[in-house]
Amino acid sequence: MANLQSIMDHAVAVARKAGEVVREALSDDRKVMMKSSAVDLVTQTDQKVEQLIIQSVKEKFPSHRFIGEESVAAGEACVLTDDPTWIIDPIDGTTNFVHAFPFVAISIGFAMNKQVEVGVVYSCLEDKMFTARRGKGAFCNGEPLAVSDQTDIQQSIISTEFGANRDPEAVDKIFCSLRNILSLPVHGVRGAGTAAINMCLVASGCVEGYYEIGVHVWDIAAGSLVVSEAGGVLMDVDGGELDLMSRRIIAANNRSIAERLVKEITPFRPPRDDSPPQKL
Ligand SMILES: O=P([O-])([O-])O[C@@H]1[C@H](O)[C@H](O)[C@@H](O)[C@H](O)[C@H]1O
Ligand SMILES: [Mg+2]
Ligand SMILES: [Mg+2]
Repeated sequence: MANLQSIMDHAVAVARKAGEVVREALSDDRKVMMKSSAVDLVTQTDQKVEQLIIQSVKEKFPSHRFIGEESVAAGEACVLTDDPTWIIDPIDGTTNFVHAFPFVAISIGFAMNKQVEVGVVYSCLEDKMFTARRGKGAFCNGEPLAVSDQTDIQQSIISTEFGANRDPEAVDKIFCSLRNILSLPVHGVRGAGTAAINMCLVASGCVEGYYEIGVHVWDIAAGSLVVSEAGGVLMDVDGGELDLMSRRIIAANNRSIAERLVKEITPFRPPRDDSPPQKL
């Protein structure tokens, strides 16, 4: 049985180390490469940070498995089994990082029996360490977090992202949802440029709801536990149960805001994270 406190301690320590690497790299030349499209970016720092995290975890927990964004991009399988698994986004907000837009996170989730047990999101340019353990609350730099108690969506801030999908049909649906929500009206729509930080903003009580279609399991694994441990709710954009591999999420302060968002979102289904790779 894995000792969850030692896993949490290790995740925090390695996230901090990773944050230093990211901060240092901000002052260097950032060589940008493309992944699935011209707007899906990756840098050598993403790859270096993922290796740093995986190596350090392997030394301490040699039997654990990994799902890492850049390892999956390099061809590793993206499968969540019942085994202890670290789910890693080395830089969440790579586009922000490339432009020095100041919200960049290291996201580390730890799951057993397909359930996230530990979540660590380090917003490394703000130096905010968000942590959560299942059943033990959510914290930022050691201070307890609680979601907003707002139940009226018209008095709310909603955050979302456009993601990297530029398929015209998907873009139309994304704008349709955005138009509906903006016109409710809500107080405002925001987007930090990182799924993990958007979720931590929900957990912190300054954003009532975050939704996105197109995220990946490494974007949301850690943040989802931070939200639920801060008292929030998670669901699929159609109101069903959250499926970490489905690339769709609503994370909200409470059920009434989440269900109101469901009514306004035009859903679509990107290929699942655990779907077999397409043959060319
Ligand atoms: O690629 P990355 O910067 O790790 O992660 C992305 C960011 O979280 C972005 O805000 C969100 O819109 C995308 O869906 C994510 O994939
Ligand atoms: Mg990400
Ligand atoms: Mg990333």
